[in-house]
Amino acid sequence: MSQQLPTLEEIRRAPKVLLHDHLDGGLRPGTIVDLARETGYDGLPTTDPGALRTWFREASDSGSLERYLETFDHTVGVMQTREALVRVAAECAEDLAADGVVYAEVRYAPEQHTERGLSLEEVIEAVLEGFRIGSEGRGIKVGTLLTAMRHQARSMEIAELAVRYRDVGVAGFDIAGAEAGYPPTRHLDAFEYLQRENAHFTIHAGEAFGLPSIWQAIQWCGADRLGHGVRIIDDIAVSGDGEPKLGRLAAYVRDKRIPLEMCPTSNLQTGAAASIAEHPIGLLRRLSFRVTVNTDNRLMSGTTVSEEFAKLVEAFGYDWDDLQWFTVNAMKSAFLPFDDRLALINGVIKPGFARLKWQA
Ligand SMILES: O=c1[nH]cnc2c1ncn2[C@@H]1O[C@H](CO)[C@@H](O)[C@H]1O
Ligand SMILES: [Zn+2]
Repeated sequence: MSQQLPTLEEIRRAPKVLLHDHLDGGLRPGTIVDLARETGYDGLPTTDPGALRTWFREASDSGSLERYLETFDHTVGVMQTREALVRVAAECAEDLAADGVVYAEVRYAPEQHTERGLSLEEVIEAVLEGFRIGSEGRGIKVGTLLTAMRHQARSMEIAELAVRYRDVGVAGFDIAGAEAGYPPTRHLDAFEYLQRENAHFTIHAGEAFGLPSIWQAIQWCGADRLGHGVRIIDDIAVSGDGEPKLGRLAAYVRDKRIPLEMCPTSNLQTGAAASIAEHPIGLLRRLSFRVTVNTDNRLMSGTTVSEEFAKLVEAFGYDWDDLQWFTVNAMKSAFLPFDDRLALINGVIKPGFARLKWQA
């Protein structure tokens, strides 16, 4: 086996797992333009798909989560009809499959797609239908996570829907949106309900706000996973001799194997990290936290899972074993029954990486 590091082309062929990807953050620019025309949405900054792609990336590069989130007005704006939701979900599955993703959990907030009269149930069913169409015959399985917006007050309603649809494609629940000022405990009743129902959920925490948010998400709300969680680094002191010392919360997260859904490029745009090389993922991987690698928003961040991996390879010199480790971590952390996770790890992921390692 050669010592060559994995290239982007090779990484694209590896079987990958994606746990943190927003449906309304991954539209094709051409589709946004089509849907705006078809549905009469007239707010787009440009109707040229190439220019629109650039606009999203640049507008998201603000250093602030709040401003990053403003760009979603346009994607959410064109996702207000059943046809639009089916198309966006189908294309999402196609695009992920083309990038070599074999299992994905894609999230979105149903409450944001009812402006033109769709009910929450109609929104959920349209997205499920789109994923069914887009996944068929493409070697990918896509589950959805229903997100509640943390500044709104509909989390209980959305949590109930996540439970109602859990056997037909909804894998779990999440909260997203501006983090500062909207702590996870604001939605405690929804999380307690989900725990009583033996349901799974992740919480965006430790992205634009620090340790108190992570602590609440885990110790008050009972989150199974952390969306981002980068600020857990604030509870790790690296002393003069270079030996990291974990505080109690960081130790708890590592000891309990709580998965971190890390999204490096997104974090650079929102100011949660200064560069890939300085991103906390380097230290957290070294300390064997259960780190996973994700896209967050492929459109706003101009990325794919393969490109996130390639950037990490470049910054940290990761090899095939590292990339397989991230992938197995993600599969272990999926909101999927244990035997299904095991089947994908042993039947798809390990053989896929083994082939690439031998070819390299
Ligand atoms: O990185 C993020 N942090 C917090 N909220 C986010 C992030 N990316 C997207 N959304 C929010 O989640 C909603 C549902 O998908 C999006 O509309 C956006 O407002
Ligand atoms: Zn996110």
